[in-house]
Amino acid sequence: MSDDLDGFIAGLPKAELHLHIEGSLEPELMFALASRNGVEIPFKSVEEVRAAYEFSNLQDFLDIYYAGANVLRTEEDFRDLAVAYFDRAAADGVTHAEIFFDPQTHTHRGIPFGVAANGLLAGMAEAEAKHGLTSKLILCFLRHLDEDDAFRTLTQAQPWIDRIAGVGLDSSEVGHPPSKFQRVFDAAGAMGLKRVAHAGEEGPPEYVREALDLLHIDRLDHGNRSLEDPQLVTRLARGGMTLTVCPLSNVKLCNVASIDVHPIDRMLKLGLRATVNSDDPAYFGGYIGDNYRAVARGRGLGRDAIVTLARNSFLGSFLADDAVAAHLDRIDTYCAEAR
Ligand SMILES: Nc1ncnc2[nH]cnc12
Ligand SMILES: [Zn+2]
Repeated sequence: MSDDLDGFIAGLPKAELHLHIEGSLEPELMFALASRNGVEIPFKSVEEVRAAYEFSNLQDFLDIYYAGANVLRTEEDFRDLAVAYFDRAAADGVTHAEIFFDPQTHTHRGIPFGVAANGLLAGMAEAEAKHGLTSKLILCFLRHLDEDDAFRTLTQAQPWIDRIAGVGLDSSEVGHPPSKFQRVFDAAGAMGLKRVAHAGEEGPPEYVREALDLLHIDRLDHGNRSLEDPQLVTRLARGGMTLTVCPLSNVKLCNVASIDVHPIDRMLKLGLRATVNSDDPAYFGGYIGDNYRAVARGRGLGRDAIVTLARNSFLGSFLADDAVAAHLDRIDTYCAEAR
């Protein structure tokens, strides 16, 4: 029995669908890996790193995020990174996660694709054995790089393709519309991969339309600026498109003025299948539980809305139908016992 919403949120089974594993690199692990690998970092202390995490837009953040990833060198580093994330996620009631990684961030520094992929897959297997937490891996293309580079990355991924659930599109949005990646997304689709894309985080509603019409996305990452276009909202709602919304990220990157005015409840009222996720928890001040608690408090959400968000996370996952049903049953059981 739990009357307090924080406790209810912590125990509620949930999926995380928008998590950049490189964005879960906590300063403590950054220092440990820097020392293990003999890599210099431009900070003297963990406190100094955290103090640098003040961003006025996406690019401010990305510059620091790509620099931080430089300490990741070996399979063991990627495994440790993943295990640390899954331990935090499991403590937050996450029972399934679909995580992004940015292979080009590593291959461009001479770290082979397989070092990142093998390390992350090892961490994923460990999380399942340790916590019963299942996961899938999504390869993101960096949209500030060109189409050829994305194609090269898809080629490098071939030996691991049966262990990769889908492709995504991230990094600097404005000026790099989805249309730039239409052909590589077509190729990924032909390989049977799922397709997701960041769109409408900073970019206009038109980018969301392109992601739908040209990239044929199965899920929309962020999507906030869709709200500026009522016809687009209707289309997304009628099509049952899942939006992976990241409330603390939106505030930290100044896309939403404060958590008190976050549109998560408006999205639900408009019939959008919105979910709550952490994006880059080490940089944005919170993991998935913190995001749920922030919107619960900031927007006055009650248990019903919280449960809808958790149900949406499984409905929007790439799990098979029977696995989705099993997760939803677990939510029902949890709610009945918490009443
Ligand atoms: N919020 C975000 N938007 C775009 N690219 C990202 N890479 C990591 N986090 C991101
Ligand atoms: Zn993201």
